[in-house]
Amino acid sequence: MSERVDVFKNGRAVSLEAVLENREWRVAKQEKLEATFKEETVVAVKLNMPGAIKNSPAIQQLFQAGWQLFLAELSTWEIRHLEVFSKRPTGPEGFLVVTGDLTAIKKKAIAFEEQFFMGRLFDIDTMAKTAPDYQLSRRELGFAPRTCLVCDDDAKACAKARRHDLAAVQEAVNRIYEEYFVIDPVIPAWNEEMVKKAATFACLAEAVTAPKPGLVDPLSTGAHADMDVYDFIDSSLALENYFGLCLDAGRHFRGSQLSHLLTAIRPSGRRAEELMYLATNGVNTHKGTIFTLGILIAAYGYASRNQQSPSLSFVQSVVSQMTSQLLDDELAKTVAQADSQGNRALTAGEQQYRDFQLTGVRGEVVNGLQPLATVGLKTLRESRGSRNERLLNTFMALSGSIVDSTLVKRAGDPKVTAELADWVAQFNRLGGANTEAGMRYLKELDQTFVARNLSMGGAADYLVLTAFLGRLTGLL
Ligand SMILES: CC(C)(COP(=O)(O)OP(=O)(O)OC[C@H]1O[C@@H](n2cnc3c(N)ncnc32)[C@H](O[C@H]2O[C@H](COP(=O)(O)OP(=O)(O)OP(=O)(O)O)[C@@H](O)[C@H]2O)[C@@H]1O)[C@@H](O)C(=O)NCCC(=O)NCCS
Ligand SMILES: Nc1ncnc2[nH]cnc12
Repeated sequence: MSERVDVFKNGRAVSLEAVLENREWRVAKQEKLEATFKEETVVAVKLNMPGAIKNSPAIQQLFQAGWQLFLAELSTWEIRHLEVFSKRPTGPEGFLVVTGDLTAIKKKAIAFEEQFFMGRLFDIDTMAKTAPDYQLSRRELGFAPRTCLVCDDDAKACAKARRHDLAAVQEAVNRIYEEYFVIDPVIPAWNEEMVKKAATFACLAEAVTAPKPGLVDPLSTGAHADMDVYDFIDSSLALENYFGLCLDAGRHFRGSQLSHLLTAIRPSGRRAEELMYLATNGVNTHKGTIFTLGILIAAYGYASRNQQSPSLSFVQSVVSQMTSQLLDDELAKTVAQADSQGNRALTAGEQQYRDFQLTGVRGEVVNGLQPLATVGLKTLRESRGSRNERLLNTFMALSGSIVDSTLVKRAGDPKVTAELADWVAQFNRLGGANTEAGMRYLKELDQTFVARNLSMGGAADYLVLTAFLGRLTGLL
């Protein structure tokens, strides 16, 4: 049984005076915004956190997840002004000024509080000095009163009667966090624009994360003489449209056999490979990414059709069903045919299947990209520090949990995977990317990788997939 999450861990208790002073600060801020933007709607977003601890790394994560989603919900309106204070001891807060009708925005805010998985922890106030319906209540807008986190009765009644002790209410918060981020992450149903942006962000975030041993980043081109970080920028931008096509294929798929969804996206995948080569002047930057991220996006599209927010395990099962025929029906047959007819050179993945029974990237998708949940998102969520440090820790954890066909190809021997496990263990012993020693070690490893012409293209791709889901769930 894994360790229970305590959202309040590493948080600092604040006094009642501090909370009251913060309320005055908030009111002053709101009034100033209302006075500056007289014709607009001011929106104030904060969390309902029971007890004296109002902020912590986990509380910031859950605020960020909701804040991003709420911003996307408002995308039909013009946002004139935005301020976020995620580190206030009294809890993260954000303010927006939106050009739009107060009632419509208020309804959107209430719908968000009702529908977003962690929406019950959010408290969104909307105000517009000049609007006639300034004081409209939830009930007048057709919504039920807010419910208690513990028993689902009217929250105000429970609070007034002090029906539950603090430990029970904090436990309810922990449970909501765990259900959203930990047990089986929930992925909101984002629109196409956001998904495309998240995918492109993920490709770029992987490319700029540094130092990654053997790989291309802004500090080094690693063991890749034929490309640099700008090729990755060009390549990432060239793929944006493809990501949208994969999502669309998933969202509109009506067949009963999910392997047909893979068939449906394959022509777009081949075209995306061509576009990648055009963008990079013939260099393979993202062939693996095109394959795995394309499949993941199509599976997510399918799982989130009808505006449902799927769990990660459901998306993974779709990935697995889409690709179930790739090993026995495709890889085994292709290798056997190529061997008997000798009419084409085998790819690295095919050779490794023939010589070492390694299933490479195909095996990863057939198994539903398992390390995403067990290693990628887990490490990203648990890691602290800058985004670069968190992504480096995630990258190293991922590299130690897969058999990377690029690494095996470059080493010419699958035993390199055991060597890599030792390097990852040493990195962890040094405290990972959050310590100077850990960062120094990554640079030393880069030199070893360059000297031996090693590269971890598969782990880089897993980092892209993790960053993509991290973006969709609010971890990045
Ligand atoms: C099914 C295909 C992926 C074809 O694959 P292939 O038989 O070549 O399969 P693999 O070798 O198994 O893997 C291909 C790429 O997948 C990445 N990868 C490797 N291991 C894993 C893993 N365990 N988990 C996830 N991903 C993995 C890796 O891609 C990255 O590395 C590439 C850079 O490598 P590098 O050595 O620098 O470059 P090369 O050009 O190969 O060699 P050099 O000249 O430099 O030495 C880069 O692509 C990264 O993304 C593996 O390389 C698939 O391509 C396919 O079927 N394509 C046909 C069209 C299609 O259907 N497209 C997809 C539709 S959805
Ligand atoms: N940063 C990177 N360097 C080299 N190969 C990669 N494949 C995916 N990302 C990569």
